[in-house]
Amino acid sequence: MRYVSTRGSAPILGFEDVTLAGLAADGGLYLPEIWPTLTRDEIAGLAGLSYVETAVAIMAPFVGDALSRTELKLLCEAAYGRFSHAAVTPLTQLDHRHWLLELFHGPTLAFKDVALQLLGLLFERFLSSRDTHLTVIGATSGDTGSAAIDALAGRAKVDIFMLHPQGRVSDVQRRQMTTVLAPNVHNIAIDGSFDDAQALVKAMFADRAFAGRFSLSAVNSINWARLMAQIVYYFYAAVRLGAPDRPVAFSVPTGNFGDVFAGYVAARMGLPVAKLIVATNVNDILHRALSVGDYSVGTVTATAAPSMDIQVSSNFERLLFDLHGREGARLAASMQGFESERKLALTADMLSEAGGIFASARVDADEMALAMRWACQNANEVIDPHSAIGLAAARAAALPADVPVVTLATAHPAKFVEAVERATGKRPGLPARAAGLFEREERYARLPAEIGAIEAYIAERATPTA
Ligand SMILES: Cc1ncc(COP(=O)(O)O)c(C=O)c1O
Ligand SMILES: N[C@@H](CCOP(=O)(O)O)C(=O)O
Repeated sequence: MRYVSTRGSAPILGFEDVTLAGLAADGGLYLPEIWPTLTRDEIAGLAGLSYVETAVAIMAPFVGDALSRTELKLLCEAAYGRFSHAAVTPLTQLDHRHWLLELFHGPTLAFKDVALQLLGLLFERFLSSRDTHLTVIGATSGDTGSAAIDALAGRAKVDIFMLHPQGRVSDVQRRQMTTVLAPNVHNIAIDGSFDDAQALVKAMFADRAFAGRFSLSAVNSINWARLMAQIVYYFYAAVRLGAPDRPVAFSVPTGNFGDVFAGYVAARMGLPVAKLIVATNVNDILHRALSVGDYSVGTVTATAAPSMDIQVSSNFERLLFDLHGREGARLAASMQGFESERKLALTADMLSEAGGIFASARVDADEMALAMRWACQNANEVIDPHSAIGLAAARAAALPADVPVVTLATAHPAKFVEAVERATGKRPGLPARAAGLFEREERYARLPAEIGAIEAYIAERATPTA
């Protein structure tokens, strides 16, 4: 499989290089040159497979000859062996048509573990035959950071520098990052928002001298391998609910547009997806973009679903690439306009093409709390604020009555205990795998959201390229 940049002028890479590169050299994001497809029979054949077997079947075409099927299976067994549920991503029924896809059974209690446990192993495998030391830089609103740190702590040939917005992540999220004291883990709290952190990461990639000096790589969903691993659970859930004979809709709490883009790829691969519902909180740029074509950046509002307090959604560029006819030069011009104007208008044609698969909804604080209470009272399920945003959008969606609707439950409720207690009166406890979190020592640096300060901090601690 060959990978092309959304902006059309970076080198075309294979899977191994694309995994290690993270962001493309032209500032774009890598995508497969063509979407691999599965026939109806191949999709039907996924029924009854374990999660690991499904993962191998779905990811093999993307991995190509970078790994043998046996190697890929071994890595998946190691990655998903750390999950606390035998099904890895189990489905829970809420009522006659609503389901939750529980994605929080990994080590750090959020869906990010599904991809990052595998990505950590892929880095290790690909670096084992190279004389390269990787400097991973990342931005987090809480969950990517903890999952990436868990996946990379103590690994040889990798340092990780993770930027989070000071005071804007939950206590559990912060401690999951800052109490990991492995020497290759470096946490930085910046004075700014997640968008500022993400912009700093992209600026460091764009600083070619810095990027070359330290072999930069990414663990955010700008890294293609992240999304690849997330495609798997759409297939896994849908075949359990009757695909390919019965289409399934998914409601996805969305921030950086990575998780829902993985669902889009599943649909492009042939999975019968009735609709992908893009559920945002009041930071609603994606809802505005998909409903009226207004992709314009507003100010970030802090909410009880902080992991989605995002305005500039990295992966929306991947959808825009398809909506621009996969013409990199055309998209590069649009993205340049977006970067200077902070806005981009989707044409009527683009809106109608996107509307074929996507619906969207903006869910405010009251609607979110109501969805948490509904899940509690009607299905005895305590859900987190992000999953509640997905569920509120799912319950409001206009869909044929016979279509099952799966809400992606993206985090364990104990990660956001105050918000859950406020809405439901219940105080979920941390599962055993997170025991002792509040007794451990924390370590992190606090820096201004300025590229000079961040680069200087990293340069003092990272290993330069030989
Ligand atoms: C718990 C949780 N739910 C939903 C999201 C949104 O996912 P995405 O950024 O892939 O849209 C995130 C992070 O972004 C998250 O941490
Ligand atoms: N919610 C995310 C934001 C970063 O998203 P990513 O999927 O691009 O890594 C987080 O928890 O950090």
